[in-house]
Amino acid sequence: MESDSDSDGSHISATPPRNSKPPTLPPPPPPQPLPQALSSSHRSRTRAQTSFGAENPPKSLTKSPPKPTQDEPAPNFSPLSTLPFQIRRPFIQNRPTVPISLSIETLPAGYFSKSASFSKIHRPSLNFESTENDCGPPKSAGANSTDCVSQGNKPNSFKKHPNLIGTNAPLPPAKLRKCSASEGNFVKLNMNRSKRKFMNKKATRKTGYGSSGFKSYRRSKRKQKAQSDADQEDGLICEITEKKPKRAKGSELIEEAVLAAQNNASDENLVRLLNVMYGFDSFRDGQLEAIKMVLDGKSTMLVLPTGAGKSLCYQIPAMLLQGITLVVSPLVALMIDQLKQLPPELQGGLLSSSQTSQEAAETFRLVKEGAIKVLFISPERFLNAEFLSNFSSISISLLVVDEAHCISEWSHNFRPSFMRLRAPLLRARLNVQCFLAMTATATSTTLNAVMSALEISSANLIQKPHLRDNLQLSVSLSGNRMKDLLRLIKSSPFMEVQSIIIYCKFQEIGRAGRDGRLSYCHLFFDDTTYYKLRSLSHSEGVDEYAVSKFLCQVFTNGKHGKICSLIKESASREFDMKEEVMLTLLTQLELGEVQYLHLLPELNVTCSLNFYKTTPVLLADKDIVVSAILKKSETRQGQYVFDLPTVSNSIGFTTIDLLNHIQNLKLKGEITYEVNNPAYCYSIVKVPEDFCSLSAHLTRWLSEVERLKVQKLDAMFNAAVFAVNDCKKMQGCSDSQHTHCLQRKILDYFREDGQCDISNPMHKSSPFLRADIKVFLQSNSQAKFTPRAIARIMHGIPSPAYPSTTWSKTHFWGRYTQIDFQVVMEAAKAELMNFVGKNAL
Ligand SMILES: Nc1ncnc2c1ncn2[C@@H]1O[C@H](COP(=O)(O)OP(=O)(O)OP(=O)(O)O)[C@@H](O)[C@H]1O
Repeated sequence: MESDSDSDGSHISATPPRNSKPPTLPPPPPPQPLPQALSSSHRSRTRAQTSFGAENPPKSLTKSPPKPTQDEPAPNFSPLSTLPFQIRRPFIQNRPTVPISLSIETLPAGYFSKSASFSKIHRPSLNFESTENDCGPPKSAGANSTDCVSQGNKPNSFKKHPNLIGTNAPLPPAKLRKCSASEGNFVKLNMNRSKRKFMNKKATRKTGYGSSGFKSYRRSKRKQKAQSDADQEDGLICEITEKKPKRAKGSELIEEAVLAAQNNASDENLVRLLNVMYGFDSFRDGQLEAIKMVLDGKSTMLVLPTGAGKSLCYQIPAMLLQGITLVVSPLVALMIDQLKQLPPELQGGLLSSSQTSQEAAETFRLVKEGAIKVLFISPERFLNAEFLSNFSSISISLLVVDEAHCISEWSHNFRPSFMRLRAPLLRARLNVQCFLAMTATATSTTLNAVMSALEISSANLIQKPHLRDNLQLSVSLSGNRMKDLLRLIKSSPFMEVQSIIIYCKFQEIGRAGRDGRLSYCHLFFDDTTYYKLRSLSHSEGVDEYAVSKFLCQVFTNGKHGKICSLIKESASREFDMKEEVMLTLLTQLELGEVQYLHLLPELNVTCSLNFYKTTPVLLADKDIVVSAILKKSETRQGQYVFDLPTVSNSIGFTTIDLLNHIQNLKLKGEITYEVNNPAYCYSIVKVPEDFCSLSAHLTRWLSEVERLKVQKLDAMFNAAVFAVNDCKKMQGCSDSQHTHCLQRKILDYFREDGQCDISNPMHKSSPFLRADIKVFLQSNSQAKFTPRAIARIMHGIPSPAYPSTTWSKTHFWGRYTQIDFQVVMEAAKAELMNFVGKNAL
């Protein structure tokens, strides 16, 4: 067996063999849920959502798992592992055919997860032959034609959507536009083409907003017409026709509705605007309240469930307010998704790291011209001094923080760069006066943290129930997930539904039923998956030892004002810390109670340079930068290799100025160069006086974050166990259907903020643990370990310094996933002390 034949001699184990299974477990998958969509063949418009766990059958943590019956028919599918992510059956009922891969562009809006992984999925080109089937059942089956706007449309019947990324993305015909559920599904991730798109958008610009905005719009229309006539004479009619804005039928109505709402943001005027712009008759719960609050200039916290229509709460104010609306989003995929969902009347743009500097400059130009009303940006932008200075002359009416829970370290999805979103900072740097924070899920601690960061008064909290009543929740223990899944999708109600999304790990019933229709969500759970997820919850934890080492490095040779850098990859290995954790620590050092440093944009800091025209020495005589490079670099294979911050510091340049200078030398043909080694850059503001207490403080903080993560998982596991084992099946619960009790448990969790009594099903000890750790240490005496590193190996968690490629070969890899991580750490600590003590003798 592979695990036993490794070279570390660790086959000598105190642990009895684990059943008949090989002892090694594959390393856990990276924490990136891969959405998979199965679309079935029924005419019903309901949706279903399932989640299932690891392939291994559960052990005995939960009571009486259902055993698969012997005579269960073997599934007549080819092995699922060989299937594409999306499997589509035709709409002919009960007649499966060979699965064909489904173009993402044809999926309904609800299919798009806010996961970056979607952006990586290869999207085959639109297959118009099969589009009709993709779009759902014929109208007679109860489907409204607007449910599937692309149905029956030939490619040349599409017009371009002004807010799409890329120029080739089609938009359904205007008369069907109001069905926004589908119109947002056409995404091109060709960022390089955005320039052309924006140039088109400039030509199609309609709103400067404010009443004068509309006058200038009409003036510009007249100009455009005149220009168009002139160009026609010049024989340019084809090109102009292509770029000419196509005013939607109702645009006059929209203009009137905007003006009316600008003059008086009454309920009636806002509903009218909603109706003419989106085609909806009424606002959903919470929307009108939020819109009015924002229009009133009040910073607002909006908590609405997924799919409840939060986007509209900034889109309508963006239409009505004079200045620009900035929307901060955590993922580029999410920004693109939101950009394409803007109504055509609302001009949008985005700034992302994947754009070239020319593209970003072009976007800024449009922003300055007022041609962009909504700009999507990532939180990392706020590190960029150039970005901030670009906004000095721009009036920002509203700053929206989407997925605002990312601001709080106590949330399920904390992002260090979101910590930068603090009202005082944003007011000082961007003169933002009004904030709208939006999230679907947040415990009260998270909400408090977000509201305090953005200085949102508790009176301005709009919060609607987290759970939607169109989701029917069921849960069952899974013995064999593939078999169980096949059995489930062949049973009622799943066999009748139109589409199924399968999530393999968590975070995802919110994706279902975003259109308000009944959706079924089923959770397959088993203790093996639970153990794996629980182990993974510890993957970002750190010890005080590592934190103090990290702090020493951060402040080594640091002098006030000097630019310093930490190369991400090597530092991550050295301190055995994930890059995100290092960034969290650095951000905390900047934004915590005392400001120790000032973070700068990330940079590739190692520069390798070749001289071409003039000899280096001659050039150095004329050029202070070259002179500094010669002093600070080492030559490797004829190249001058140096650290950018080091050279910057020596001549008092910023790294950006230095890079610009080098780039100019390149343009003159003097040099070629390349940069690598992405690094966190910062300048030191203050060196800490007491490293020990600072590292203890930071470690306590990170440990609490880790503890809450684990607690959340336990709470959800307990809810599932309760439903399966203890639910008295009253108030609507029956068989595996547990909507009522699961909803109650989930709400309890959010209300009580995870402080409710959560039992921990992990084992607290094992008679073999200490002995196994001892053997492991003896057989790996050449390596250095911390208690956490050992516990991670015993839990099968890879880390930067102990990657799975090397350490999963050990016999002990993932062997103790069922024992509480802290217990394993304690045992490791004791054994390490023994080991070190003996070796010291
Ligand atoms: N008042 C309304 N009436 C009918 N449909 C609406 C209304 N407001 C929004 N919608 C529709 O609801 C759907 C979900 O809206 P949206 O994407 O804004 O939800 P969300 O709350 O931002 O969800 P998430 O948290 O997942 O981002 C969209 O198709 C949108 O057009």
